[in-house]
Amino acid sequence: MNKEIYILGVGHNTSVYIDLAEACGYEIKGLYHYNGDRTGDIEHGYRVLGSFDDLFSLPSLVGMNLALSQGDNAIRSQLFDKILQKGGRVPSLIHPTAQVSRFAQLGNGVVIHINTVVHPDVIIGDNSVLSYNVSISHSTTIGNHCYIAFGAMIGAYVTIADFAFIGIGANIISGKVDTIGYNAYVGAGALVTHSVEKNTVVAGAPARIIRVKS
Ligand SMILES: CC(=O)SCCNC(=O)CCNC(=O)[C@H](O)C(C)(C)COP(=O)(O)OP(=O)(O)OC[C@H]1O[C@@H](n2cnc3c(N)ncnc32)[C@H](O)[C@@H]1OP(=O)(O)O
Repeated sequence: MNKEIYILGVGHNTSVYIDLAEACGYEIKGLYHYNGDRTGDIEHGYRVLGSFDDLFSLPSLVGMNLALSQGDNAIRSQLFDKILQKGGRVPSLIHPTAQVSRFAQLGNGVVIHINTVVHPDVIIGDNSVLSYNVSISHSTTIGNHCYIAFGAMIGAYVTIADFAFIGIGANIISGKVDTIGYNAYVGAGALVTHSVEKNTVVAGAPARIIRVKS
């Protein structure tokens, strides 16, 4: 199996992905930045090879592993699709300290950081990120292109729809919450006791609607 990888995104999160890729046994061949400003720079020991345009101008990405270190869910989804269209691969990166049940089902390009726990019968869609110290209880489903920030705790039998964002330390209660809707946004520290509609931002304990995205 090819264990060489390139990391997309040069910024505050890059070192986290360097750590993660190294911990997963990958040899990092270089970085790409969203524009050409950083080309040639050395970031945490790795060279910035060019811009995203440079990368996507290559005739093909066949045989290349690429990791997405930055961007919100929408940007990560666009990059993910472009990589696949050009024949590249976004491998799942699961930190060795994460505890992922053998009964969990993971899509492509799933990222699971340090000390996160994924219980049995959890389903995680493509290109979703679970930050560190996240807990996902059994039988919960997480869609595609979601982001679960560090310290969040998601109860059992919850469905988190595509593009949802769960903030730092949010707590989603089993038995009270069925669904976190498409592109919904749960604020840091929220205690979520009801399902959240699509495109809706909630925060607080108990969580209340702050606004609906246009
Ligand atoms: C590796 C990483 O760092 S991953 C990064 C993860 N990031 C996060 O978890 C951040 C999540 N984002 C938040 O919690 C944000 O504060 C949001 C989305 C809930 C709200 O952001 P905004 O829409 O910009 O709202 P804004 O900051 O203007 O606040 C609006 C009101 O809600 C309150 N509020 C904002 N966030 C929260 C929160 N998390 N919990 C409770 N109340 C909140 C504010 O105090 C303010 O109240 P006021 O009108 O009485 O003063």
